[in-house]
Amino acid sequence: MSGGPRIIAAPDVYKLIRPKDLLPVIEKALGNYSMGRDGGVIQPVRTVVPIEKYHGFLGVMSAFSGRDEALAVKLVSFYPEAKDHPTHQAWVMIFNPATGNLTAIVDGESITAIRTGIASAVASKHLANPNASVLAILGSGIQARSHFEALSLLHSFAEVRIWSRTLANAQKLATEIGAKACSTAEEAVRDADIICTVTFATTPIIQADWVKPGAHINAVGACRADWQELSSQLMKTSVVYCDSRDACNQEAGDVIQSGCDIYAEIGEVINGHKEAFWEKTTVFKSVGIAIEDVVSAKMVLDRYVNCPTMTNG
Ligand SMILES: NC(=O)C1=CN([C@@H]2O[C@H](COP(=O)(O)OP(=O)(O)OC[C@H]3O[C@@H](n4cnc5c(N)ncnc54)[C@H](O)[C@@H]3O)[C@@H](O)[C@H]2O)C=CC1
Ligand SMILES: O=C([O-])C1=[NH+]CCC1
Repeated sequence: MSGGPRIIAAPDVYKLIRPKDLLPVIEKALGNYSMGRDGGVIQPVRTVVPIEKYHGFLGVMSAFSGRDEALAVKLVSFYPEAKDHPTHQAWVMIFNPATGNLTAIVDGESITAIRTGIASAVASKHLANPNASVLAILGSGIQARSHFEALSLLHSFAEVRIWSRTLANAQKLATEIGAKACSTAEEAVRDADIICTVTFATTPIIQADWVKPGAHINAVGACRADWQELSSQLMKTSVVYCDSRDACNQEAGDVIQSGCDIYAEIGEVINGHKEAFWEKTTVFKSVGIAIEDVVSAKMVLDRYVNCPTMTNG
């Protein structure tokens, strides 16, 4: 290829990735990751630069998948207090693993939105009651939407509940997706079969005694060692799964502050090496790992180069 890397912006990412197609790809990638050397994934824990002066963070997330022949790095900034721009901004740089050439730069905001919901859907596929009928989403931002879409691939929910700090935001999302807005987190969570926490909360927003025994929780926010979304008691009384032990032991306040044990990486369940206790209360603690971005960006690029209307024939 000549002329430098292709630049693929968000609208094209949304046209090229269908969440349904990404689900088995992310599932396989999480399995490969948890196979250690045999899975062919090289992925250091991300580097996060705190920018205290502006209350923001810059993450550098890189990985290589030998099985996918895919090498990429995502640069992601997250500014929880952002008001006039998105809280997360990201780009994924794809390299040719054989030569080191930079082949494409893909919008990472869209990839982050889609792949995170899909990773939770993969976890829910293994860990939630297959007859789950009530979904509770805490938060009303980008991930709240993407989690609704991703989990709807698995279940036709009889009831979807949204809670957000600002009731009007919960009502807006609820109207958009045909859900019910709740005025307290407890009201949203009680009797729910699947719960997704997708907020920037730094102290627990869910207490253990609100959660129905056997519920499955995707705990997606709280990616700093001193942030929590779930109470320590909830973490300690649930069976805890995660995307990456190394990452969660370093970054996940829900794990670190509670001192809970991580039973398994979700990849170990996918690989059949650890049990899926779906009849017990389970937590999937997700901080987000680079291999998810690598395989998602590869899917975008592969489809882009095979799409005549995008490459002008
Ligand atoms: N595990 C993963 O792979 C990923 C995790 N995330 C995390 O997911 C969370 C949500 O991300 P987005 O939806 O993209 O952000 P967003 O900015 O679109 O939405 C954030 C939501 O959190 C709520 N919120 C903010 N502070 C809060 C507080 N103190 N208590 C309760 N709610 C609060 C906001 O009202 C909003 O509903 C963030 O923590 C983010 O860092 C984001 C991307 C990937
Ligand atoms: O995986 C990811 O991209 C992120 N996790 C938390 C903030 C961004």
